[in-house]
Amino acid sequence: MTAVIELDAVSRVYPGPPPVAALHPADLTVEPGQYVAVVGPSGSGKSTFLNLIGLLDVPSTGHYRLDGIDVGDLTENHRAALRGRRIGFVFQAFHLLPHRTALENVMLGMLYQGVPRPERQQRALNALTEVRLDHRLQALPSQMSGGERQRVAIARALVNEPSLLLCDEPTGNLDTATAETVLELFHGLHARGMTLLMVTHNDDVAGRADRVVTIRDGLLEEQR
Ligand SMILES: Nc1ncnc2c1ncn2[C@@H]1O[C@H](COP(=O)(O)OP(=O)(O)OP(=O)(O)O)[C@@H](O)[C@H]1O
Repeated sequence: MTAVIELDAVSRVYPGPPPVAALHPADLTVEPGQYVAVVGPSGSGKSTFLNLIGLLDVPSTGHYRLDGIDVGDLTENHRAALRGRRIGFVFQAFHLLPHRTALENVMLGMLYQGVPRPERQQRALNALTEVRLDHRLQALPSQMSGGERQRVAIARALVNEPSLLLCDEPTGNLDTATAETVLELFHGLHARGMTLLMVTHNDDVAGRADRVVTIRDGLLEEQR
């Protein structure tokens, strides 16, 4: 089976001056269906790592293969297209458009994929059903709770059926009870085979994952 993520001595040095070695050469393989948490203190390199994995940045050295595709060989446009098709992003701050309904926000997740509108609507509806928000299709973000907003953002991330769901502190803006419902949702996605990589400060959140990887001073290490 082809790994979803394969890092082979991938590093990132910001040129500066002075140069900053934000990620030392790192190896990591994530197989389809795995749930991986990435933890580390502030400034340790988590965003650098997430930007590389999310194809928002390119390694300074080494090779990154996503679904077997060496992203170093791609032009920026091809990288963006690959990102749109294969990676779903979930952020701490939801990033929903305020004047669009839940359904429209999720449909916008497919805007650049060339999907005809009726199919976009059906797929958005399916994704919102998966996050149990099919009764809130016409709600605006301002009319929804934090947990509901994050579930819309998760539906938007799922709508292109990505190979990888990349989450950056997805429960950071939620109270404990609401965070729990969102974590249960991730658990359900994992149970149906989704590959998840989640950056978190929260040990309790990391404890839900199959594997925990730490980053300290740019050094990536597997914990379990
Ligand atoms: N564009 C840049 N140019 C130079 N140095 C940078 C740049 N971006 C980040 N850094 C440095 O690289 C190191 C890693 O930063 P990064 O943002 O990846 O950490 P982080 O773990 O995500 O931190 P936080 O949890 O606070 O968001 C830090 O020393 C930071 O100052």
